[in-house]
Amino acid sequence: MSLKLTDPSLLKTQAYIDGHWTNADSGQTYAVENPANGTEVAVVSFCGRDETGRAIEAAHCALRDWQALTAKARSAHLEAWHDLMIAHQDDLAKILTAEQGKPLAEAQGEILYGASYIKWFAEEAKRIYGDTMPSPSPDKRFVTIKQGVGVVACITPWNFPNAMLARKIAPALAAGCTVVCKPANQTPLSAFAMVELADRAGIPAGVINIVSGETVAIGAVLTASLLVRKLTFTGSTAVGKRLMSDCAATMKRLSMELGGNAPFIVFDDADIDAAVSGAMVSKFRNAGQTCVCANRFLVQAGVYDQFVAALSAAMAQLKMGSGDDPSVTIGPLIDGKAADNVRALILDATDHGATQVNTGVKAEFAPTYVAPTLLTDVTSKMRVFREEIFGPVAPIIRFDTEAEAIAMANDTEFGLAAYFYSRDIGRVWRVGEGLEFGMVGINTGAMSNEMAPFGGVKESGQGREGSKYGLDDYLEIKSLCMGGLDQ
Ligand SMILES: NC(=O)C1=CN([C@@H]2O[C@H](COP(=O)(O)OP(=O)(O)OC[C@H]3O[C@@H](n4cnc5c(N)ncnc54)[C@H](O)[C@@H]3O)[C@@H](O)[C@H]2O)C=CC1
Ligand SMILES: O=C(O)[C@H](O)CS(=O)(=O)O
Repeated sequence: MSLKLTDPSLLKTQAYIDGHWTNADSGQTYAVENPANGTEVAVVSFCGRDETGRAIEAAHCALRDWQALTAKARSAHLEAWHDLMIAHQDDLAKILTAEQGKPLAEAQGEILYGASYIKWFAEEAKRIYGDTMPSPSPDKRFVTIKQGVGVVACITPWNFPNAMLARKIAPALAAGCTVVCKPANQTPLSAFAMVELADRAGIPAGVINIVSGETVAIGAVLTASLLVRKLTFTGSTAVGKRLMSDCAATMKRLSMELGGNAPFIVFDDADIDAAVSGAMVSKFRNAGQTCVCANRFLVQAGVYDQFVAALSAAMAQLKMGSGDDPSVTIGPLIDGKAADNVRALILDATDHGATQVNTGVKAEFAPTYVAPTLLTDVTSKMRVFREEIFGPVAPIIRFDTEAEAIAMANDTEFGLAAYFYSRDIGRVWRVGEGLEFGMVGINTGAMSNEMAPFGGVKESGQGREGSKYGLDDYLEIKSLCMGGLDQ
């Protein structure tokens, strides 16, 4: 089934290097499939080392002129790009759902979320301030200026192919950097469409470049290049560690948004209805394929049965199916391998004593679908307690005391997002300060937005995206010392 777009020219399938859409040197291509039904959405150029090298050269050549623009001029380019993203949001959402699978309403939300980062950094571009400072010697004066780090490599995942790329390109360009992007091979079309709109917004050739195809080879060229001064990566912790290691030889600046294992704690004093609503948003957004999804539900004994019953009833309302059906609220996982991984996690839990309370709807479009599943009697010995599920599975663990809940929540190498529900102000502060995570949702299951810093601690990564801190990762502070004032 071909995509019905208002503007079919947004469906780009090639690399974009130095302002030109181009096939792979080898002529090789690969197919992008719709995870809802396995049909082919498009055939895309399969690029490798040589194309990546040219993209880096193009970004390097474009850097001086882009840096020389005033902040106001760079801001205007980002504003124009934002406006085109908004004008074409329906087509962008259709492309996203076709290649990633999420329900259309979620895809539309992602397009607006991605555009909000472009808008935010169009504004922040004009607020990159330096300092003047008291001089320790009468013949000298000191000031600082901030300048873009240079050419930035941006590698993004398949689960939010629009928003994750916008969250990297926007601050990079605002800071005066140029970029070479590599989207996930499962979802390149959303990225290509965004870059087409950037081209239409008048962002000069070479400022944004994008290649997809031979993943490891492309990564190797990006990490080894001396011209690439920074790598920003969103994806799994395993790949993040490898990229971090590969970047060490050229001492690159790094931003890492990696995996998570979010606890969702429900205390006896919680508003249970609110907790269930928050649980549904946090757990089942994108069919559970987000790095900030609730991964472990820790429920205090006094409300355990009430919460399980209410969550089970809410899950039964989910309608599973193809994302382009407006009545559908939960779509497929990205591919059959991902679905098999989730099914294996469920089996491990039940093999070790967990009870599968809610088998959800029987999906008729196997192999990429996993029915929303509730597991009770879960313990820390099971894989679902320790591993990022990345699917619509809600493991419930009972606890007795606040101290036990905090200890269990922190018992993970990850530290991205955490959530808890309580109406006791003293507990809110104790638990908020005691959780070892970069972001904590209190009485809410949704906290991601462009104005708050997004990022993790421990093995969930380093750096922050969005917010007033989001530009820091793309800037170098230069100290200027003016001497000879006594002559
Ligand atoms: N912290 C955050 O904001 C986010 C974290 N994630 C994490 O990402 C994972 C799921 O996304 P995936 O795309 O499957 O992750 P992944 O780590 O397999 O892939 C992410 C990106 O890295 C690329 N990649 C993989 N190996 C590479 C290599 N050797 N060199 C260069 N590029 C390479 C992939 O092609 C893709 O573009 C989950 O663990 C999830 O938690 C995903 C989204 C957001
Ligand atoms: O890729 C992800 O999982 C996103 O970072 C989650 S969010 O920013 O959409 O909350």
